[in-house]
Amino acid sequence: MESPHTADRPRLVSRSVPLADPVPSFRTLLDAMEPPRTVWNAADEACVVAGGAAATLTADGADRFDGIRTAAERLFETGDVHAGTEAACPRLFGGFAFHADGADADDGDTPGDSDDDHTSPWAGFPDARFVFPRVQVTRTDSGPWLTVNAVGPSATPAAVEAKLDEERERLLAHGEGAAAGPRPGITDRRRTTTPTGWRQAVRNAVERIDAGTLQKVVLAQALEVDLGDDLAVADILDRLSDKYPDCTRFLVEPDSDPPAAFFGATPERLVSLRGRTVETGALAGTTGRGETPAEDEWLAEELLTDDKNVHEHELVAETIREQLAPFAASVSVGERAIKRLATVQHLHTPITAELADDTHVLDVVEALHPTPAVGGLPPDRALETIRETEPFDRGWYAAPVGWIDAAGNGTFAVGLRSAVATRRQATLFAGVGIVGDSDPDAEWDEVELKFRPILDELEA
Ligand SMILES: C=C(O[C@@H]1C=C(C(=O)O)C=C[C@H]1O)C(=O)O
Repeated sequence: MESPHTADRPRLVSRSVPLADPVPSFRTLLDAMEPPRTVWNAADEACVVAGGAAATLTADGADRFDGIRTAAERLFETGDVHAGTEAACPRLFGGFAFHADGADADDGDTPGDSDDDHTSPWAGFPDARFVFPRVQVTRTDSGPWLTVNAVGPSATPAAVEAKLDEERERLLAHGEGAAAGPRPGITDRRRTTTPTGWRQAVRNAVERIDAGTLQKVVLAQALEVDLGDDLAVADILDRLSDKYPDCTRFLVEPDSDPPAAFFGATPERLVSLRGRTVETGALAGTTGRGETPAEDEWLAEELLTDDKNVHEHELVAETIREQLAPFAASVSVGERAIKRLATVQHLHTPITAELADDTHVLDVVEALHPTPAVGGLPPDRALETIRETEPFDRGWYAAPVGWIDAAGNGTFAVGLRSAVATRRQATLFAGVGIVGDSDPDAEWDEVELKFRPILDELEA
């Protein structure tokens, strides 16, 4: 039972002030934040760099979406908030495990499974975890804001305002900060899947597709690397932001020992909800980048007209439309086009919807995850194939990561082009959609391309 609260003793206090120049750089801010640190940096949203946890919400299993929604509603119920700007209003940042039975689950006799004493890189990650940051800097178009949050019986406006002054002095004292260091370098690497194992896995999936029990499945690989120097997540995310400006950079740090981080620069948005307006899209179908603009165009044209890729893509677009339909007054599917990134080109179809009723973003997340861009079709058969095939735990890879607010708005990306790391070790993930005419060797090359964004930042 929750103890009752009174109007003069709110459980949640949030205060924000504009931050004057010179504002420290993204890297300097992130380095100055206490753990657990949070980054949310979507191309069309204010960039959030935050530290500490005024509150942490966790949930488990198939009810993890509902569990977080209920806990969030309870947390936000009694807010004493002076935000000054929409972007600085209280938000919870976090994400979910890909599979319903979670990051730490024993997945049984998976062929080629690593030995039992090999600790999972996801050991510190619950099935769902959201943080209400203690200190947050939000860079909006009209300038940066500093927010301090507190929750609990000792959370008073006076204490929060004092902390706000203290944090403003502390952060501004950092100035512009030092330049980024060199990349850590890789001293050893271990692939969870051998080329032979991969060919067999793709062939098995294609057999199921030919037999008619499966339409599409996304199979992934993990790449474990040992680092030559300490991981500097702030440097990595800073460089990713220059190289992948259209992607969403994210950082999640659980309360684990040793400290761990899940981070990436993902091109895929699962959903954004503002009021009743949903923005999402289908992202599936991949080719490389050309050496010249003409070759780039040629590759893009090939992708747009390639039957295999268009089929793989259309399964995703159609499924998202169907999954939104029960909530929506209207759904509108845009034109299929090329989304060009530094290392790959994808097929992308924008999808928008107007919901029929007020709906929490986590209800939409639950309905959409996993889309056939990262799971497959039919969903149950695809998830079973993934479990039987992949010799590692997906953890939070390819799962929803994002934020929610008190009104039930939020944005979630799909945690791709990502890695989970400790100080000297990282595990990278990349997957590909398998359909009837998939060629194992071409799919292997596509996995390699999808490792690049993170691998490039780790190699010396
Ligand atoms: C699964 C990944 O990417 C997904 C799969 C794609 C594909 O199969 O073409 C393209 C984009 C993403 O939806 C990944 O990056 O790991």
